[in-house]
Amino acid sequence: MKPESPALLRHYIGGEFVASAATFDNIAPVDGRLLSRVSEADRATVESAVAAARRALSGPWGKMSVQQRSAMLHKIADGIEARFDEFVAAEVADTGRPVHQARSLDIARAITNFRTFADLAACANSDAFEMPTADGAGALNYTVRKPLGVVGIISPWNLPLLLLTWKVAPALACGNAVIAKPSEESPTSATLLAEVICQAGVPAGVFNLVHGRGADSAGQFLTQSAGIDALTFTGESRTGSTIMKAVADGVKEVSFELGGKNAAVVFADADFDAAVAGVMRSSFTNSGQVCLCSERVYVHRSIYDKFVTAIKQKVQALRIGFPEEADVDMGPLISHGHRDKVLSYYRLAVEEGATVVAGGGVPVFGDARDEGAYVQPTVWTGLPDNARCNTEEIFGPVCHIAPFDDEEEIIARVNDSKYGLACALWTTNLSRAHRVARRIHVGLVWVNTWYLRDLRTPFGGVKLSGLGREGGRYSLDFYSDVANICIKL
Ligand SMILES: NC(=O)C1=CN([C@@H]2O[C@H](COP(=O)(O)OP(=O)(O)OC[C@H]3O[C@@H](n4cnc5c(N)ncnc54)[C@H](O)[C@@H]3O)[C@@H](O)[C@H]2O)C=CC1
Ligand SMILES: O=C(O)/C=C/C=C(\O)C(=O)O
Repeated sequence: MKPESPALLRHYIGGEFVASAATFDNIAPVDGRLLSRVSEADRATVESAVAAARRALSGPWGKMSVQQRSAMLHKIADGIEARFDEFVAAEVADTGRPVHQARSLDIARAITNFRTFADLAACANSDAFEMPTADGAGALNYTVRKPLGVVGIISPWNLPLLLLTWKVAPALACGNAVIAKPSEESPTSATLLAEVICQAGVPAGVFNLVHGRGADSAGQFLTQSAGIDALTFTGESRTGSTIMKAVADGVKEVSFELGGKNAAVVFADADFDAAVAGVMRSSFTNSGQVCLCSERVYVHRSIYDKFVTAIKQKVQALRIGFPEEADVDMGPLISHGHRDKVLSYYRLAVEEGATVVAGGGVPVFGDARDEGAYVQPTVWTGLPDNARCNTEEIFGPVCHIAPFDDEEEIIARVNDSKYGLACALWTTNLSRAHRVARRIHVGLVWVNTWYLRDLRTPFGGVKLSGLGREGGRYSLDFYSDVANICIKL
């Protein structure tokens, strides 16, 4: 029997699905099979999307009230809900993650992103400032929010729909028109989103989707377009720096969520079992492919040996498998290319003198998964803090565990990083939690938990981990131009 041709994923521009002559392959990380061919946008295609977005701003979209836009965002959320299983299947096929994770985290959060920003935008207030004047009559200042205009959105593959909608939802809520460029590694859920947005009745050109790679492809063309007003990006720090240079001449607004080399710190007074469970989550969730994951774990010397033993046992018990297995803990990495990078660190760690406590290689299954991009979850000890494996973002299921002796020492060691995204502290001492949390130089500190998200809170990093904050009103601020109106009374 002739095999069915793989699907062709198309761009969505000006309300139409359009294909390009050039395509690239979308490969399943579970077993290396071809999932689809994906249209690759050239510069002209990207410019046509930018032009469609510009036109949309002066069409019906530009005249809608925030309440009408908010209702439209809820319709998009309804549309994702109605096709929930298709979205789950798309995310699972592109990334190989466990189905239970795609259901409870990725797709559920995409829906929440739309509903949250629909409600926040509809309830947003403006500021007013009364001021005295020499004549005694005074003046009144008040602020108004306007859309930024045309916003370029470039998103990564690690939480594809979650991170794309984290930007699309507030951008639309604030009245902008967008061009979204999802990662070439995970194009499918974004294409489904375009279908849902089309069916929800969002006017043509308000949401545009272009597929392609980064350098010398759709990503770079989007950043170089004179027609965009702002660019928001999640991905690697080096890419953020390249994008910043690309938009510098036009002095475009940017918002960057970049990499991390995050620490987890377990104090002697921590609830031991909760800390072990928490570090297992923070180091191995999504095969370590979350910018918030802890790759550096510091444990107080008095409980260090016991902690390493407990983590070793838990890591060796992790179930690596097919996404559909109900009890699977970990899927593959996103691609063979990314696996090569992670495995290069597995080798480097040994060269740098690490003790491999668990993992360190590639699992052998004896089935189709051997063609996939799996690695073993891995734990190291014995490296100095300045080893490359302790300073560079690996983005895999791996952590290094080191002992520490006192509070001042550990604050200094955690802060000694070119990154500054997130940190998890494990302690039952409330004073210590407050004292240490505010001295860690990162954008996000969790105490006795990890990756607990309230979407109203500011999200982002310092140093190489990013620029600006998104979340709640911080997103509304980024995706709006705030103008002040001063009236002399
Ligand atoms: N959230 C995070 O912190 C993430 C970090 N990474 C890290 O980055 C490494 C490389 O993974 P990639 O997928 O290549 O990340 P990346 O940062 O290069 O890609 C993310 C997005 O940026 C686009 N892009 C890449 N180069 C571009 C350019 N010059 N101009 C405009 N857009 C561009 C890509 O097409 C993709 O949509 C990973 O090994 C991982 O360590 C990857 C994904 C997310
Ligand atoms: O917003 C979230 O819940 C998750 C954010 C994760 C990233 O930004 C990342 O992994 O890049």
